[in-house]
This record gives sequence, C-alpha cells and structure tokens, in this order.
Amino acid sequence: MDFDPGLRRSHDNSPFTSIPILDLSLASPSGSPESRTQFRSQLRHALTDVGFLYITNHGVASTVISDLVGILPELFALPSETKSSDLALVNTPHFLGYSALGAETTAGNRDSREQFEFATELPANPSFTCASAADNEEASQEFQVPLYERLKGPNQWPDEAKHAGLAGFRTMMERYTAEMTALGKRFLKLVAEALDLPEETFFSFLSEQHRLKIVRYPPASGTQNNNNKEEEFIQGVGPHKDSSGWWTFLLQASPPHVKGLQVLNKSGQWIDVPVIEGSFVVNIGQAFEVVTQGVCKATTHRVVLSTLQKQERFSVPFFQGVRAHLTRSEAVDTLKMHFASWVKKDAEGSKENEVDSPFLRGKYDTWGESQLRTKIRSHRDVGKRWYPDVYEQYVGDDNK
Ligand SMILES: O=C(O)CCC(=O)C(=O)O
Ligand SMILES: [Fe+2]
Repeated sequence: MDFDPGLRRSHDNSPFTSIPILDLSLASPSGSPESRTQFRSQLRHALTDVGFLYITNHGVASTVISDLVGILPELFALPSETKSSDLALVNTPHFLGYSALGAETTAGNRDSREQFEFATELPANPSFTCASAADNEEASQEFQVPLYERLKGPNQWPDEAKHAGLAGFRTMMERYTAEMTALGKRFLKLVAEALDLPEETFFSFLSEQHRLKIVRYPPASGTQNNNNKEEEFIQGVGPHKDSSGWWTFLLQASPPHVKGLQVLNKSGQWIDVPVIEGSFVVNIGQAFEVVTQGVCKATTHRVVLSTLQKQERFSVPFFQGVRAHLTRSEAVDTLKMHFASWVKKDAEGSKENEVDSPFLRGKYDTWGESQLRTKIRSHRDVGKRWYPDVYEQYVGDDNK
C-alpha cells in the first residue's frame, strides 16, 4: 500500500491549539478506501505535529470502562492504614502498590495526587526468591538474570472479602488490562501504517508487562490569604513527558466538567484536554520518540487543579510496556534508514528532530536498567530495601 510521499511534507509548522480526535471506526477494514486514507492522514498529523490525540469508537466495551470508573472511589476510600501499609509500594520489589499524596515530585515541585500502581499480572522471577542461598545452584542462576527483571511480578490486590465495596475489583482490573493491551496493539498497527511501515513493525519493541496507574487528585484548596475568591492552580502532576512506556492510553475517569489535563504546544501555550466521554487520550512515550528519530514527539503535559473548581479528579493511565532488554543502539538504529528522509526534510533550518532522552543520555545500555534507575530514584524506600547492591550507584547518578 503506497502512500503519497507528498504527505511527508505536510508538517504543519503552526502550533496546535486543540487535540485531534480520531475516530477508529474510519480505519476499519470494512470501511471505504476514502475514509481509511482520511484516517491515515489525520493520524499522521497527530503523530508528527501534536504527539497527543483522542481516540473514539475504539472497541473497548463501555461496561469494562464504567465498571472500573464506578469502583475507583471505593479503592481510595480504603482505610489509610490499609493503603499505606498492607498495599504499600515498599512491600515488594516490583514497584506495584500504593503511593500516598505528596510522595512524588515532578519538575521540582510536589505533586498533589495519590495512586495505586498495577501491571499485567506476572509471577515473580524464581531466581530472585532465594535471596540467601549463596552457594546453591539457584543462586548461581540469579547472576544470569538481569536485576531489572525483578520489576516484573504479581500485583498487590486489596482484600475483597474484607472490603465489600471492592467486590469484583481484581476481575475488573484484569479485564481492563487485557482490553487495553489488545487496543494498544491494534492502535500500533494503525500508527505503523500511517508512518509507511509494515503493520507489525512496533510489536517487537513491546514487553509482556504493561503498567497502569489509578490516580486520584484531591480537590484543591487555595492559600489562606486568598480566601478562595481568586482562582489559583495547584500542581496535580508537574510538566513531564511520559518516560515509562511506549505509548500511553489515558482514561479520564471523571465527568466532563472536571478539568485538569493540559498539553504544551510549540509556542509555550498550555492547551486544555477536556474529558470527552467514550474516548481515551493517547500520547507518545519517550522510547517511541527515540525509535522514530524524533519524527513523532513525546509531548509535555501536566495536570493542574483549580481552587475554584474544588473537585476531585480520577484518571487511569495505561503505559504500554517497552521490552526491558531493548538496547540503546537497537532503539536508535532499527528504523534509522526509514526515517532518514523524514528527518532531513524536517530539519531544514531547524533542530526540531533532535531527540533528548534520558535513555540516550544515561549510562545504562538497556531500557530495563534505565527504568530501574528512574524508579529507584523516585521511590528510595523501595530501592534501599530491595535493591541495596545498586542503590547508592543509582541515587548518585544524576544524569541531568
Ligand atoms: O492524570 C492525568 O490525566 C495524566 C497523568 C499523567 O500524565 C501521568 O501519570 O503520566
Ligand atoms: Fe503523563
């Protein structure tokens, strides 16, 4: 299927002022050739000029979404002792579990959110479970498995028998994870096509483990002097590019009047990403930017909470996992030839396609190790307890 190469020049240099909405039903194999061509060109624009888009008619059953959205308040209503002790992130080496409000900082400021992290349910690697067996066979095997494999493992599930409101939670989450895994792969085929690549090109970059966060932003309260008459904004999560996954599929799990998510355009304006019911917000992660030579950008975004709105906000980002043993040279070289002409065209007179990524700048050759470093640096209690051999090294390595 050849695509008009002229469209490669369609890079529109004006900054975006809204987020494109892509109707996945247009891309259906049973659709007309015209609608599929139209879809490809809209998707290409979103990929190369925005880095963010909504998808509608995505095929995920609405009950799978509404069941999950309905149960989220119950999850956060668990006693704080249960959240911060029984389900705490520090309980396991997999960075799965609960982080309390204020535990995270982004862009130098404290975020105002609490969250549970879950992932595709996987068994813990057996070679890491015999910690003290220094001279037996299993222990010698331990050295053959990279430490980052320890990021994979089982979830910490709340006890549904003890908390009636959470009945069915695990089933709902597993169903949601399976649906998002499948949607993610369907979507990557469309992305590959829109970039003139064979449809399965991006599958070889994926991991078996995808991660999801369930996030709650509490209602914002203003400073005492202001008496809440003037609008102030509190940082829900500070400006960042998504660094932990290949692509992010975000469910804004609050009603449309609850605002918060914003995306930065090239002129430095923050563009609102309002809730559109029945949609997912989809955005590019940094590894994808590296592999596409900067043609598809990971775009900066943030969540701000208005002191006038005073409403809690829920969201569920699904981070499609990147294969942990992906090396820097593989990431950079695999599609270099394909994107070379795109890069040249866009680079005329500008440095727009230069990629600045912690993975490329860092000392560690694999994606897994670079992720492990980032996670240990942001959750030092987990690092100290479970990764004592590399803790000092990672914490001392700033990689600015
Ligand atoms: O809560 C949101 O809407 C966005 C969250 C986000 O950007 C993230 O966790 O990476
Ligand atoms: Fe994000």
